[in-house]
Amino acid sequence: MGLFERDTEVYKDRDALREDYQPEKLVGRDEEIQMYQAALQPVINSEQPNNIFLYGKTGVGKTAATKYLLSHLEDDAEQYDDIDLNLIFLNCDGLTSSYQIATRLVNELRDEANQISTTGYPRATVYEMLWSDLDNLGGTVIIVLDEVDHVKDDSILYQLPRARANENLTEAKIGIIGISNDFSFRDDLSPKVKSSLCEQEIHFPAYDASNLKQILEQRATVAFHEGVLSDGVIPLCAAYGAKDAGDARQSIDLLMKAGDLAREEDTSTVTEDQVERGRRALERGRIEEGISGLTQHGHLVLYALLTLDLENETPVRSRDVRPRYTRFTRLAQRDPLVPRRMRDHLSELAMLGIVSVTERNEGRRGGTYREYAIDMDLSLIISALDDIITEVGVHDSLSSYLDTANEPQITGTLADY
Ligand SMILES: Nc1ncnc2c1ncn2[C@@H]1O[C@H](COP(=O)(O)OP(=O)(O)OP(=O)(O)O)[C@@H](O)[C@H]1O
Repeated sequence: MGLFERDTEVYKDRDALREDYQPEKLVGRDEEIQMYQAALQPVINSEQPNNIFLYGKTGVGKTAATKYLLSHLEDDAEQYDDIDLNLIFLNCDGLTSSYQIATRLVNELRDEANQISTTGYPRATVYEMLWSDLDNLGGTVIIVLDEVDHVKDDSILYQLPRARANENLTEAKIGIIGISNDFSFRDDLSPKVKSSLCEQEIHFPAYDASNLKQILEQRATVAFHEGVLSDGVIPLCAAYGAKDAGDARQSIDLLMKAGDLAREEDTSTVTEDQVERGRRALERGRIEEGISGLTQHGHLVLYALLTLDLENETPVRSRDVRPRYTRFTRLAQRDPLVPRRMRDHLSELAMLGIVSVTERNEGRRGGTYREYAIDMDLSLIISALDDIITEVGVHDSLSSYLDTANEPQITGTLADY
């Protein structure tokens, strides 16, 4: 027998749980899809398309709805001889300037032999190339700018939607679809950009548990063999998804993790216990990723707060974290940051969901202050801080915690993950 043997006990089609899978229908998004479809209707009428702006938190179906509707639009447009529809899909992650967006668009519109360099041209020249390439293509051009909030200067976001009004384009009719999960981006747009880019705004709200349940049921039918999922599995994945952020991606990932555990453990059904353990494993991955992305001072601040937490000193003010942070910094042979910068690290940890923040009032004389506490499984944080703990040394509070954690019932938990 070979080392690998095909196993199809649990999954019928595991790929249906992957990020790149495009579901045939989107469930629980009727209202948004209806608005979105109406906003795209001018394309089929061979009119100038609307500029559309979609916003909502991560994993709420903005990209999936866009791909779904544009693929229908493309198919349906084929029936009409007077529509020549071209779609350009650009993810702006990694493209931070208007210049980069413009050169990328020019290259999307050109064949291999005529690509331009991504540096070295004056911006106006690249815009000229863009207008002329768009006009050469002609017809209706829909440009999707996904994660548009990565673009830090708004020149292109003003120029593109207004290109025809400004007489830069005479042939092509273009429509921009901007997609963002950053609410402040939309609020911070200058009024002139907002009025052209956000002609039609569509908000995608977070999913609730019943939406997520529908989404997971639809996906599970494609991905798993019938009867493999225990009754509580989908409701549990949906409940966790709704509690976390109403994010469909997270719920689908959790269902896949539970399925993978069933496969690894060679069980014929996926159980709620596998969902629970899968959740911990995913959370661990997220925390490790979050912590490993921090600077060394971020690690030192977290280590200081962790030890205060182990001594039951939390919630604690930043000025009371400082002495320990300073000591740890010296032990790591660094200079401590000024108090404000140290506080910025605490805020960053709060943004990552590792630390909780409580605003407090100073009493009658006014003034508010913040208190911080660890808001995560300690064993996960300890393992993610491994390097800095080795460098600074094991604090007393941590060594007693580790001793206690070695008791059988906790060892079991640690060993599982
Ligand atoms: N209504 C839905 N029905 C079926 N699947 C959905 C639905 N909404 C989202 N999904 C699935 O959830 C995952 C995340 O959705 P999507 O990528 O569209 O989110 P998004 O809002 O664009 O998030 P981000 O802002 O992070 O890009 C995808 O796998 C998508 O297929």
